Amino acid sequence: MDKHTLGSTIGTTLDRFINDKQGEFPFATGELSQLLRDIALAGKIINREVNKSGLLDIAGAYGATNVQGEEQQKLDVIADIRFTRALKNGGEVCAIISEEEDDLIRLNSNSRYVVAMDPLDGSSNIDVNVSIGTIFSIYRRVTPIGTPVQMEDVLQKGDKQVAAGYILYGSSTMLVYTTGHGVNGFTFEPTLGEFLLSHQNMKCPKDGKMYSINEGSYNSFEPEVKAYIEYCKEQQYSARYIGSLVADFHRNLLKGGIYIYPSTEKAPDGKLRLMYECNCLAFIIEQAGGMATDGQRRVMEIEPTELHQRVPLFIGSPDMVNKAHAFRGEASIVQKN
Ligand SMILES: O=P(O)(O)OC[C@H]1O[C@](O)(COP(=O)(O)O)[C@@H](O)[C@@H]1O
Ligand SMILES: [Mg+2]
Ligand SMILES: [Mg+2]
Repeated sequence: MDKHTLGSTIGTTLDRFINDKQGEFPFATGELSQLLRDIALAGKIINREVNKSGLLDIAGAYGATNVQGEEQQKLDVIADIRFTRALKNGGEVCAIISEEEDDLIRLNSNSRYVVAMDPLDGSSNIDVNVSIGTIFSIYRRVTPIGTPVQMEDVLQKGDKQVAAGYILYGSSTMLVYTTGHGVNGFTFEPTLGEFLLSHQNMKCPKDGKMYSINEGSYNSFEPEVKAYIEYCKEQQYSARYIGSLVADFHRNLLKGGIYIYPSTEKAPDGKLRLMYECNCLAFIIEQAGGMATDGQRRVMEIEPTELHQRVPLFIGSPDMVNKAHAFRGEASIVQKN
């Protein structure tokens, strides 16, 4: 690749990339493009807050619990407010499902898109300066524009997503997303204030040597999951568990690996939420050649019934997910893409 070509791909601004991609869709209206820009803007605002999250006015608990019964951190609430405001001002969104809100946030009923979001993922890591993130999914409503948003607009299967992504606030800040045409990653350049294309057409390695699971709950795992963990140890795979889903997922996407949050006696459906954690990352991993299941079927085939429902998650390199399935006596799942 000569230096001229290098200039026009890697390093391209997110804005320019979105414009170029929009050109590929003859019937594009520009609404989804604008929504992606609104999400990137919210990401920059939250990034600024995250960078100073050690300071008193941002650190620590907010003093309330969310619908999951989890203690909210101040940054959970700040991220929720900032994201909702950016999407509201952007005007492309008719409703939001947020981890931090019990009910649906209804916005502009004249708009076409529904957003499901985990404003701040990895909350337990905020105050200890470990990578955290934001996760989002975008759906097109199914009822006519201009009419009140219905549950059928928001409780759609993962296969109906038109876009999904995450923002990782780590040693660098990255936005990684898909619109169903591959996965691309953009690194935030603070002096320019721009997300620049740094990871083009990302592909998840078919196999890996890293496994991510919170073994602290080992005793309450199903025997099949225990058996797979023992297999990983026999293979001398590396155990890596950051405790921020986005960060563990991102590492496995780049290097190969598997992340498992299984069902446990205490949490038969696991911990992670279908609409704004599992579906989003499932869309990305499948677009990158990987797999995401609940231990039996593809996550994106699951018919959602509640805004905050939980599902077990097995996600990452296809050979590793299929191996975990084999221990469960489950048939291998053929990749969709
Ligand atoms: O402490 P545990 O039980 O291992 O759970 C860690 C998991 O929970 C989460 O923190 C849940 O997400 P939130 O922080 O958005 O609630 C994931 O990021 C992470 O992978
Ligand atoms: Mg989360
Ligand atoms: Mg969260």
